[in-house]
Amino acid sequence: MRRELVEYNWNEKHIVSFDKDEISLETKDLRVFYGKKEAIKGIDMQFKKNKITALIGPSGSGKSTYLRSLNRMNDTIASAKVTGEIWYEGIDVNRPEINVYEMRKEIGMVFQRPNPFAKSIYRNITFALERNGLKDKKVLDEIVETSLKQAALWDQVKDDLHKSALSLSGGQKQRLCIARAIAVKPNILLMDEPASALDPISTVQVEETMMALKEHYTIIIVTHNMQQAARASDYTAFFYDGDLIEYDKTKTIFQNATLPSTSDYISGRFG
Ligand SMILES: Nc1ncnc2c1ncn2[C@@H]1O[C@H](COP(=O)(O)OP(=O)(O)OP(=O)(O)O)[C@@H](O)[C@H]1O
Repeated sequence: MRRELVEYNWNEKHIVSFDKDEISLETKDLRVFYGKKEAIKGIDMQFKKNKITALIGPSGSGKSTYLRSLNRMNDTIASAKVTGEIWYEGIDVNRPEINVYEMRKEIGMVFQRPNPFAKSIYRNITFALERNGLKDKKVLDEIVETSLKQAALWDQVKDDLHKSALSLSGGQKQRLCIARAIAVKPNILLMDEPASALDPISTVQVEETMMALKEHYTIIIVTHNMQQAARASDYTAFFYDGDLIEYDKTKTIFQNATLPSTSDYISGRFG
């Protein structure tokens, strides 16, 4: 049996903040309850524009729950209740009056397992746009090309756009899902372990895609992979037991964390 030899002071926090005009998204006192269980315990956190922020922490610390609440994905879970504020472009998008469908065009999500539609590569990208009434073939063609280029997939599929998306490799499917998410021109991309189902080469390709995308988007990613957080993100946030413990530049977190719990977690001493 492993004994807990070290006791951390979990009340001690170290959390960066940014100037108002640098912030793309901010939560205030965000709490998520599953029935009576409080899974997220009042998180105040700001995300910097055009940066990649990685959420790390032990299994069950609430990373996915927090990420999913940022574009109201927890609304679909009957037992989940989310309180607090989520500020985006001067609007609290956690208010009941918010049109969640429209909000998700601004704050998009890429899931852990690549989940393209059983349609052609082209229609995976145009499907939502056509549903919104966009019919002009020339405009659709342009969006398909731009989105696939931004997702670093264009060169591999440009001659096969009408082939089934299901025939792509795992890494290509995930980049198609990224292209599909950016086709509606969001400002923020939420990614829940987008590379965990991929082989090492595809993982690096998805990371490179993310790094290129931050020129246009703010990216928030949940990852279990410490090397991935260290390689691909600008800021890293350490979660523990539903709380944000330490949040700083990735370099600082990995080389010179303020709190012993953060550096011990990163070096694999617990969790
Ligand atoms: N749909 C749900 N219903 C009830 N409890 C849930 C649900 N989803 C998550 N939880 C609980 O909320 C807590 C946080 O879970 P969450 O999945 O957000 O953590 P995580 O840090 O993302 O974990 P992992 O790294 O294993 O994915 C856990 O105790 C989990 O059991």
